[in-house]
Amino acid sequence: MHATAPTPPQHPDDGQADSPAWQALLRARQGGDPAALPPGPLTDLFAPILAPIQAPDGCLVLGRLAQTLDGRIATAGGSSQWIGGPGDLLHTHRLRALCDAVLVGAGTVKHDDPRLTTRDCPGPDPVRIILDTSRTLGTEYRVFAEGGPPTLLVCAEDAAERGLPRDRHGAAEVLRAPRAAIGGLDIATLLPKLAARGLRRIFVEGGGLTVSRFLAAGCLDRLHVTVAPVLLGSGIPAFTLPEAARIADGLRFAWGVHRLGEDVLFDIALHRARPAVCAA
Ligand SMILES: Nc1c(N[C@@H]2O[C@H](COP(=O)(O)O)[C@@H](O)[C@H]2O)[nH]c(=O)[nH]c1=O
Repeated sequence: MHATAPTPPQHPDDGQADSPAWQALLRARQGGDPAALPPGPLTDLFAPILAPIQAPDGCLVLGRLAQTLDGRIATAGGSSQWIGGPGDLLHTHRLRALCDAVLVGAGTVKHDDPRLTTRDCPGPDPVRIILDTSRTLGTEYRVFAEGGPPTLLVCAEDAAERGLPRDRHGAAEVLRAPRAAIGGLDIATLLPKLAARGLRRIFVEGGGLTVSRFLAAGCLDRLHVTVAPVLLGSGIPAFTLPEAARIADGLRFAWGVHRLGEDVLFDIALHRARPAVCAA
């Protein structure tokens, strides 16, 4: 007789959108003591996001991507729904519920016209932040419509107004930040502005360029990368950084591994590390 190997858990919360462990996390988010969370896989995964904020800019920033086994987040044409399975989507909605703000780049709005609200689990909607350096987006996207959660469009100080009001973009408020030398906005300058508005836990949901810019700026505390059992062979890459000459130039880190149904989630403690190839 062979001893039966224990089955690895398929999901930190059995794929249930609601549970006592999830409710305890929501209470901790509302000001409860994160140290009093019940022990368990859901707490292991999410408690670090609710931990006291260490960075002097006042923010805790979590980057996130769902990618194929070959590191693609979308087809070349931008189709990305869905790379991950239902457990991965539930995870995204949980991160929205636990963070003060969800942040995406203009490319994600153009390709997906997302809502960025919390719908797959109980919990509040985050404030939505759209980074659109040159203010190229029109106001027709769903995030800029009346009636949704508060939304900020962040653009460069010198971005042209193109006939729109200087401080409103549809229903969104316009916030301005300096440009970064490497392209995009100066994220290190933006974060204290967000903290000053009470937006301290920032969920950078995508896309690849936006998450990469936060990484290059040394502005990510954690990174959640879902890898789905899919090969695309081409398409939009997850991460884009300056070229590394040697393996030793890559960024190494500690990670925890969680199953999300068929997908695997890597929970990476980056602690604001900056890849050597991005050294200032
Ligand atoms: N492709 C992909 C995700 N993509 C994210 O989901 C957004 C759509 O949000 P909404 O319109 O609010 O449902 C999209 O713009 C992008 O930020 N999320 C995931 O959990 N898994 C996935 O495979």
